[in-house]
Amino acid sequence: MRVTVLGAGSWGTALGYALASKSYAVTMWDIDGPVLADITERHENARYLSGITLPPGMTGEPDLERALAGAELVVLAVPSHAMRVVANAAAPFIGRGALICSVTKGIEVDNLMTMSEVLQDVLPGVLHPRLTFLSGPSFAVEVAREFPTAVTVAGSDDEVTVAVQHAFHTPFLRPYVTDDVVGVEIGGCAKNVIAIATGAGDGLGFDANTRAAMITRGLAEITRLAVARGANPLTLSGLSGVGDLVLTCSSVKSRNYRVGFGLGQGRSLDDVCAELGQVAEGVLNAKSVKALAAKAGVEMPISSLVHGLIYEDLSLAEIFAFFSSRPLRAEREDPAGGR
Ligand SMILES: NC(=O)C1=CN([C@@H]2O[C@H](COP(=O)(O)OP(=O)(O)OC[C@H]3O[C@@H](n4cnc5c(N)ncnc54)[C@H](O)[C@@H]3O)[C@@H](O)[C@H]2O)C=CC1
Ligand SMILES: O=C(CO)COP(=O)(O)O
Repeated sequence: MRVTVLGAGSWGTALGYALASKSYAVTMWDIDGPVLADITERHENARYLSGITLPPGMTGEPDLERALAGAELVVLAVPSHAMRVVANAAAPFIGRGALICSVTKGIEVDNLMTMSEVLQDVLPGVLHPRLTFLSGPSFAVEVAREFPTAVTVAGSDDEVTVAVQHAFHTPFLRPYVTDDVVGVEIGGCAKNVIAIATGAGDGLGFDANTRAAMITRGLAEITRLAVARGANPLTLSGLSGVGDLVLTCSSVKSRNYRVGFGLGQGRSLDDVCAELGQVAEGVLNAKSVKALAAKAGVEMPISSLVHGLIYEDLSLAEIFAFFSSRPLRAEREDPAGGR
C-alpha cells in the first residue's frame, strides 16, 4: 500500500513508523523542511521522535502534489488549527479511491467544527464516504517503540472503516472499529482539557484522590457533551473516552498534562508552552469545548474552569474551590435537565 502522511510531528511520524513497519511505502509531508530531510536522509525525526530509527520505507517530500501522487491511504496528522488549510491545499491531489484518515484530536476554535465537519467542508463530496477518524489512548513515542496499543477507527461506511482498520493493524497496534464518529471525536478532543485540569492539580501538590475525581467527573461532563451531539454514551466508556482520558490525565508523557502541571506550579502559559515545543490541543480547545458546551446547553464545570485558568485569569484556588462551592447532587443526577 502507498501511504501519505500529512504532518510529520510526533503522531504523524509514529503512525508512519507503524505503517512502514509493514513494508508500506510511506511518504511524509510537512511545512517543516528540515524534519522531512531528517526522515529521508537519516531515517530519524530528531525534532519530534528522537532516538527512534525509522523504517527504510519512510521518506519525506516537501511538495504536496508529489507527496500525494498515487496515495491509497492519506493520513491527516496536523494540529486541529492547521487542518482546514492543509486539507484545502491537499484536496485537488487526493485520488478519488483513496482512503482518508484524520488522526487529529481537536475542534476548530473559530467556527466550532470537529475535524469531520471541517473535512466535509473542504474536501469534494466524492471523498466524504472515504473519511475515517483514528483516536484512542496512544502516546506517539510508545507506538514508535512498538508497545502494545489499542485505538479506535470511526467511520460511516463499514467497508472503508474496516479497510483502514486493517491498514493500521500491526503486531503492536490493534485498531477497533465503530460508526460513532461524533463520540470518538468529542472524546478525543475534550479529554485534553480535562488533562490540563488534572495536571494543574498535581502541579499544586494534590495527588491520587484529586486525579481520580477529575478523571471521573471529567468523563461525566465529556459524556454529556457527546450525547447532546448525538453520540452513543457507550463510546465514552471505550478507548476514545475513558481509555484516552485515563492515559492523558495520568502520565507526564502527555503534553496537555504537562501544561496543566506547569500552570499548577504557578508558571506562565507562554513559558510552559515554549518549553514543550509541541502542540497541546487542550490549550486552544478549552475555548472550543466551552463554547460547544454553551451551544449544546450542557454544563462542563471542569472544562469551563480550565478556560478560566488560561483565558480569564482565574486563580488556581478558584479552580479547585469548585469542589466545595458547586451545589451538592446525586452522582448520576443530570445537571443539564436531560442532557
Ligand atoms: N503526539 C501524540 O502522542 C498524539 C497526538 N495526537 C494528535 O495528533 C495531532 C498532531 O499532533 P502531534 O503530531 O503530536 O503534534 P506535534 O506538535 O508533535 O507536531 C505538529 C506537526 O504539525 C506540523 N504543522 C503545524 N502547522 C502546520 C501547517 N499549517 N501545515 C503543515 N504542517 C503543520 C508541524 O510542523 C509539526 O510537524 C494533534 O491533534 C494531537 O492531539 C493524537 C494521538 C497521539
Ligand atoms: O492524545 C494523546 C494520547 O492519546 C496525546 O496526548 P497529549 O497531546 O496530551 O500528549
